[in-house]
Amino acid sequence: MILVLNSGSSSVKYQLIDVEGPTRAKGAKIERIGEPGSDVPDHEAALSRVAQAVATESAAITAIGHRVVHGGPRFSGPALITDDVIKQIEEAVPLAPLHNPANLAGIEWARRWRPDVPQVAVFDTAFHSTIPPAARTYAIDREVAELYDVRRYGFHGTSTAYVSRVAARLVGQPDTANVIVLHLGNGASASAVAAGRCVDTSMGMTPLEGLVMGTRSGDIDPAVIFVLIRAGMSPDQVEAMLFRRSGLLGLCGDNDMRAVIARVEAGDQDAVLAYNVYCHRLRKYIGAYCAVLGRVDVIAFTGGVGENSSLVRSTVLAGLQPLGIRLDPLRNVSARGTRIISTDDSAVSVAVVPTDEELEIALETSAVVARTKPQ
Ligand SMILES: Nc1ncnc2c1ncn2[C@@H]1O[C@H](COP(=O)(O)OP(=O)(O)O)[C@@H](O)[C@H]1O
Ligand SMILES: CC(=O)OP(=O)(O)O
Ligand SMILES: [Mg+2]
Repeated sequence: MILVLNSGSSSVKYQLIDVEGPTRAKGAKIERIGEPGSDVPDHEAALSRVAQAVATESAAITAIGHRVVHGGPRFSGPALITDDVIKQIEEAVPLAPLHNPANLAGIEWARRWRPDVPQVAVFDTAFHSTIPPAARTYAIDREVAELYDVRRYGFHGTSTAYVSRVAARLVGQPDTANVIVLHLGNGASASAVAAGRCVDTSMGMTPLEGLVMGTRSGDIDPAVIFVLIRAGMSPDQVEAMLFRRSGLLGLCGDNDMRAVIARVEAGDQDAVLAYNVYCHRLRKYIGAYCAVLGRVDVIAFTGGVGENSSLVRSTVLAGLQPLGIRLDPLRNVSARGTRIISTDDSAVSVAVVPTDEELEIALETSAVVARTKPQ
């Protein structure tokens, strides 16, 4: 049995998965870590709860798989965790300040808790390692870029790999489908996947670029940063603003899309602007990735917003009939689970695919352990 740990900035998710089935023995999400009024003060406390929850199955755990958001320049696949791997993850902390410290807390805790079992890091960046130079290169001074490994890495790769595979199967083209994956959760990203290989993604060197997110700005003119620094803000203040107090939260004071939509429905103008900026950006990336892929077979929505908000899906795809995209209004609101929500005559299928990062991490973990076992 594999224990999967997704130790995030404000939550710890865990699942105990038997990859043979695959079956799930148990799992939960421990939320609001460190928030005012929460009874989970820190990651240590959340992780002790995981240990308690899996106490009866503890002896059956053969490996622990960890979600790690930024792998830095070296990893194009999952890695058995060693001191050196931990060092690489630490070096990438400045590039994923909301995520890597929490991921490391989970790894360090698990190594103390079960030093006897192998631990595997599954990187969000890995699936994007196939993105070609034209899409991953920033048009800046090459020497500077090489010296500091400045390039597009991309994130949500574990989710995007899983969702693009399921969507390709769903439209009957498991090996050949061109897929646009829209992962819309707390973080949000769009990716273009051609026949199983990622060819472009909206997040960049850090998980700040691209779409509007719960608390992150997504794309802005980089010169805005210098204007703010010259106006008296420190680099740390600007960074904290862009990562933690921007996006939906910065525009209307709420980062939870459910709250934003409730306010939109009540006619709140700040929420309307936040919602419109979010949807406009998303629509723009869909158009861009139609152009990047040339032919699109399926657009797949996933993540908390993508899976649950029929309103966001219909707003974003409205008016895209000229691109061959026709949403079926009834299918969009009615069904649950993995499903097609476009009309039968839509040239491009539209799908909802609930993501399963934990299953993907369990499968990768078990493959790494099998590979590294002494023969
Ligand atoms: N029914 C819904 N309508 C709109 N947004 C939703 C709905 N359910 C969940 N969400 C949004 O999903 C987001 C969380 O996404 P999720 O993928 O679960 O997060 P995480 O990134 O922590 O895995 C929140 O912003 C929440 O508002
Ligand atoms: C990389 C990233 O943004 O992850 P999350 O959506 O979990 O914050
Ligand atoms: Mg997520």
